[in-house]
Amino acid sequence: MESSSECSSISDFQDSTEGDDANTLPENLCMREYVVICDYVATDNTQLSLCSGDKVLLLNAVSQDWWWVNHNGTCGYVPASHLHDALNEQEDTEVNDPWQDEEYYGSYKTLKLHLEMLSDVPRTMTYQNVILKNSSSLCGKHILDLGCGTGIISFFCAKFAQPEAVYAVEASKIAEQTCRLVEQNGISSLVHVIRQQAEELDLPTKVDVLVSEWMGTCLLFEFMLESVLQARDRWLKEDGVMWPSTACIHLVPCSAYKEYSNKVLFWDNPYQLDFSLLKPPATKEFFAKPQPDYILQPEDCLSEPCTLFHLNLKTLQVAELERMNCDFTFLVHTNGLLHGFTAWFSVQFENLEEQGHLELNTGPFSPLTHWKHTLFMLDEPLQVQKRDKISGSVVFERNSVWRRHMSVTLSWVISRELKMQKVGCKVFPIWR
Ligand SMILES: N=C(N)NCC[C@H]1O[C@@H](n2cnc3c(N)ncnc32)[C@H](O)[C@@H]1O
Repeated sequence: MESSSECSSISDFQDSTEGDDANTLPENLCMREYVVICDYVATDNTQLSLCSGDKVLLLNAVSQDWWWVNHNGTCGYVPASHLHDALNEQEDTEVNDPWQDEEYYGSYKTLKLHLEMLSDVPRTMTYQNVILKNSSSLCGKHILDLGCGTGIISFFCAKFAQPEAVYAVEASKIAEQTCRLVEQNGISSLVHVIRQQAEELDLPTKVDVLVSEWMGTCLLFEFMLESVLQARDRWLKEDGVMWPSTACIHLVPCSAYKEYSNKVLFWDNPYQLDFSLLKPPATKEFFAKPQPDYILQPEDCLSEPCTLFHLNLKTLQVAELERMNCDFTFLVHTNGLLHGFTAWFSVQFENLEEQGHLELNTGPFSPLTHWKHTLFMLDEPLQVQKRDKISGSVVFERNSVWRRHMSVTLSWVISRELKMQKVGCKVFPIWR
């Protein structure tokens, strides 16, 4: 059985460094201490397995993503995304907030991201429909709109329902504009804009409904969900409603020939010249991290998608977000090239007035949203054929230092007629 353990082209650098296995020390190296910020399990004999908190000496930053380090006398490669500069550790954690709040809220103080979100019709109309279809249930109720941005959901509540009060909470400077909008539209007796981080919120009463649009790349990036769950525990009545009520992450194996051709095959003969030695670094540069704005065409799916995680937002605990893992099995339904896997999310809103629920699905079979799709590219495409099985697992691991970031580890086995063909594994930081 041929097996190659793929770990984002580390083997591409094996022959380009003096270290030909995990114990040879290359020459002329500058020593600098780093802290391991999340566990790493080696996937081949050139790498080191390390635990969060281990200290290593950086010997050679062979690439942007893989570093050659010494840990207690043993050398090997580790992903740079798992290391943090220990020398500035004290300063960094003092100066750079692990939540990067200044940068994060700074990105929401201008209209750019709010225009993108408001221009997303499937997203915004789903929230409008939720308010519309539940308008009588909202009569006389207290509503918390967490991370309200320009206040669009609060406006829907005021326009289509008669709640007792809407608390529109927004931490970024955009809240100043939201206040003006509420004043100008004559709803300031109903909608109370509070410029505050939800974590420091003080409301006059608990609320009946907690509505929020908190979803990021791969659902979880930004981890605003932690703020939503904390606000739920502090401010939502026991029998209160969470909107969204549930959230799912979906995955499908796919072809992405155009992407692979444009980013890697391109180097075979640009202007009839052989630049093919640039294919390995191109693979590393373009595919070490996922593409968050990919648009997957339905015909590029190699099997039916699967639902990896189904989160109940009334009961989910913050601690569960640290590490989520799931096994998967796909039955390939067409011959083709497996270039990677694509992920997307869906959220469901319980309907208070009739059976069923409303759903916002950001996948390739639904109207396109501003989240688009997230493509995890393998380093090498793999030939698959109808009835092959692609089984494996995915691990979503939250970054233990940079709290808005995470990594996605995909492991796969391709089998044909019960015989294993290809095995692989790749870690994708989002984004640290
Ligand atoms: N991925 C998303 N939907 N991001 C929308 C985030 C919106 O919520 C705001 N926001 C995020 N976290 C918080 C928080 N803990 N408290 C208040 N506002 C927040 C943020 O400023 C932006 O306007």
